[in-house]
Amino acid sequence: MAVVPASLSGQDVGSFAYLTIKDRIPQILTKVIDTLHRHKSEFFEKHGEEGVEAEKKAISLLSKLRNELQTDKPIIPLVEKFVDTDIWNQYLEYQQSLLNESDGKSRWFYSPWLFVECYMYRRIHEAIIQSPPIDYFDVFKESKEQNFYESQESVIALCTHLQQLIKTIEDLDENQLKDEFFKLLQISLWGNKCDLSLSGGESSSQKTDALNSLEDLKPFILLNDMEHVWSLLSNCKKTREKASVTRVYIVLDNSGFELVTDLILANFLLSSELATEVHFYGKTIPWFVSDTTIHDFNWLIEQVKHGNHKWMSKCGADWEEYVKMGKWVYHDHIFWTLPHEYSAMPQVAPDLYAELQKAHLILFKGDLNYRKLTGDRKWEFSVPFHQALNGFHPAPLCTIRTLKAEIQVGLKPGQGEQLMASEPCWWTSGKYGIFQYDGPL
Ligand SMILES: O=P(O)(O)OC[C@H]1O[C@](O)(CO)[C@@H](O)[C@@H]1O
Ligand SMILES: [Mn+2]
Repeated sequence: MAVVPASLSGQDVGSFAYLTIKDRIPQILTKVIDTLHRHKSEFFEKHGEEGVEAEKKAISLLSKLRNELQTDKPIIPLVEKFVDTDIWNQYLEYQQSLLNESDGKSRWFYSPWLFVECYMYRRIHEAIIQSPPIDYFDVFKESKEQNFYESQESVIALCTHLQQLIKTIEDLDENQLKDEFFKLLQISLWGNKCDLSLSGGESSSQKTDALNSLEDLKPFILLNDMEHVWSLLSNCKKTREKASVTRVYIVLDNSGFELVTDLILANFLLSSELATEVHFYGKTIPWFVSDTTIHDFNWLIEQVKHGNHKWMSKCGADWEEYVKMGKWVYHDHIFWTLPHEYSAMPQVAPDLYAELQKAHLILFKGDLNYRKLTGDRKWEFSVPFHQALNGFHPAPLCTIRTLKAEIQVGLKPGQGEQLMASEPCWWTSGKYGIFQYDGPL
């Protein structure tokens, strides 16, 4: 088994992991409790007294969770029956088995950050499913929808750009097509800045026209493997037999504006024939505040279809058609909301790993995916990405990520150290981004 460095954790006082566990996660929990308070009358209208009792129960469970976290209590097993309860509790036992006697129990400021942060979101879900009849409620729905509503101008600009592009796409030569592809990849990258867990749930919608800021943002792309992605897909297109397929998988991140940028990119992949199918992987339960669930995916396409702008509604209608025709396929799998590093997927979710092996290219959006790809460990900056993947190679893959955690590999010698010296928050502010590819060159 390959030697891997220690995990990021709250043991490192002052680290981004520590500050997230100490400050941001309690803030997110408080916002969830406030959201439940604000829906009290809705719960009463829908469910009567039972709904109010349920709201009270969920709030008390969440307040208990917040107290456990703030007083660094031991991590306790899940108790409510759900499809992944046993897998979670096995994982808790595994984490406990890594500790020796003197370490005591797994706890918030001691265990791996990736584990405790995922556990926190899974405990929020447990509190809700323990509180029927409001056990259907998505505590993050409002903020995901608000992010979409506040980004309307940018959404209209992107839909207009795409529809104009599609009109002329047949006349573009290779280089022009590549340039357009690179523009939409960058739009999808910077769409990842709009994530609510970094902002602690505060609004982070896209207010400016993303297209016009690409040139200014280029210096903030630290690692750029877009050429590898282009050559892989353009070769697939050139060598593809008449009836065969090119499957691009997108492991989604945030709903709202970021999801629009991903669907615009997916639309272009079909229109340019760089892909013949796009498969999307979202989250089965509400996750990391803004991550996409199937409800968010369907809701957003519906909203775009009924948008009050002709090119926006044209996009929405096309997207609905792609889903109906099976050219776009949305998949749910419980693995994406487990705490495991992706290198464990072949053992934990062999069915999913086998599915990913069918892809010609997998795009992983966002920071949490990058942390799970690299195991959220303290790798040296210049360690090759292939090594940090620690055996996770289902298919050629590329991460599209803005940096929001103290982990980055594959940098040039001295590049990380230089950024550290000039801008200490370079790897946590979301200001810098990467396209990092692993696969045949
Ligand atoms: O939505 P993204 O890009 O995965 O970002 C989520 C990231 O935001 C944070 O919540 C910020 O602390 C990280 O814990 C997490 O990796
Ligand atoms: Mn996210």
